[in-house]
Amino acid sequence: MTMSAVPVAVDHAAGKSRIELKNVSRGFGEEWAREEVVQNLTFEIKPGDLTCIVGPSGCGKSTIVNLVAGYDAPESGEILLNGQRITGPGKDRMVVFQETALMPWQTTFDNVVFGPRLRGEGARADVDREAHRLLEKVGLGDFKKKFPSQLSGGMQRRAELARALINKPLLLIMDEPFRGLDAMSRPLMQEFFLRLFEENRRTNLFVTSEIEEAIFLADRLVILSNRPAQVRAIIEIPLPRPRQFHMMNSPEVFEIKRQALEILHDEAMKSFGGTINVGARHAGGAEARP
Ligand SMILES: Nc1ncnc2c1ncn2[C@@H]1O[C@H](COP(=O)(O)OP(=O)(O)OP(=O)(O)O)[C@@H](O)[C@H]1O
Repeated sequence: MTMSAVPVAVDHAAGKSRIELKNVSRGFGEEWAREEVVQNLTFEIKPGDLTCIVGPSGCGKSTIVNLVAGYDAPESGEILLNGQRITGPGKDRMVVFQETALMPWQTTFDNVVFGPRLRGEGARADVDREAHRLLEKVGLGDFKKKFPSQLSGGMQRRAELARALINKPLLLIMDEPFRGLDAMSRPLMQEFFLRLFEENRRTNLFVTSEIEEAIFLADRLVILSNRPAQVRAIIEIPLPRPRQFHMMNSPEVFEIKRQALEILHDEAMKSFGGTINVGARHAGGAEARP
């Protein structure tokens, strides 16, 4: 899968936004059965960075996505976008989920133009032109009139990307977007998405449970604890861009993977009430490709 050489539209929003989570906490349930899910979470997403959140299953990653997207609100603490408190959803933050959110009764093209048309934004011809450009860009130029059910899993994710990008969001939020793709499609999508990101460095919050995917994509990893989610470690990824798969074979990647797996394993074991140190073994046995 190669990315088509469609010109980059001027997008002044890309790469200029900073997100700050300050002592964010969120729990659920009545007092007698209360569950703290996110607790005093503090970290920053720098402008133009791809920040990956990694954490044990069920630790609260999607809860964080909902808070940053504004679908939910913190009980205490605050989330700032370029210094402004986030108080609800907005088209400045677009989310791509693991399940397809494409409307099955609309063509790929109509799905992409849906948001701007609904809001009555821009001249219709301009919106249509941008949708055509984005669909070419994500390699779906020949699939504009197809319905979502006629697209493969990877194509659906690319259509979702186009649907998010037409809004020129300040922040693109991706919640395990490649989960469920087959073993062939997933690395292709990772590479495809990287090229898209590296073109204009739109600030990105990416959630994944795959450590190799996180290292391959990210500028920094935010590693979370077991529930309630707190920051256990922040690891900078020193790999140059554009990223290539062969970079994943370097000793420094091996060391990052070992550190991250050790922390994740420790955290995951807390829910089982024990610890066994297998982080290093996992890192050694992992495939070279994410
Ligand atoms: N609206 C809600 N009401 C009650 N409990 C909730 C709500 N949203 C999330 N939770 C609880 O918060 C916890 C964390 O869920 P969340 O989906 O954020 O974790 P996750 O890390 O994304 O999980 P996974 O790795 O399985 O995708 C779960 O125990 C879930 O039941």
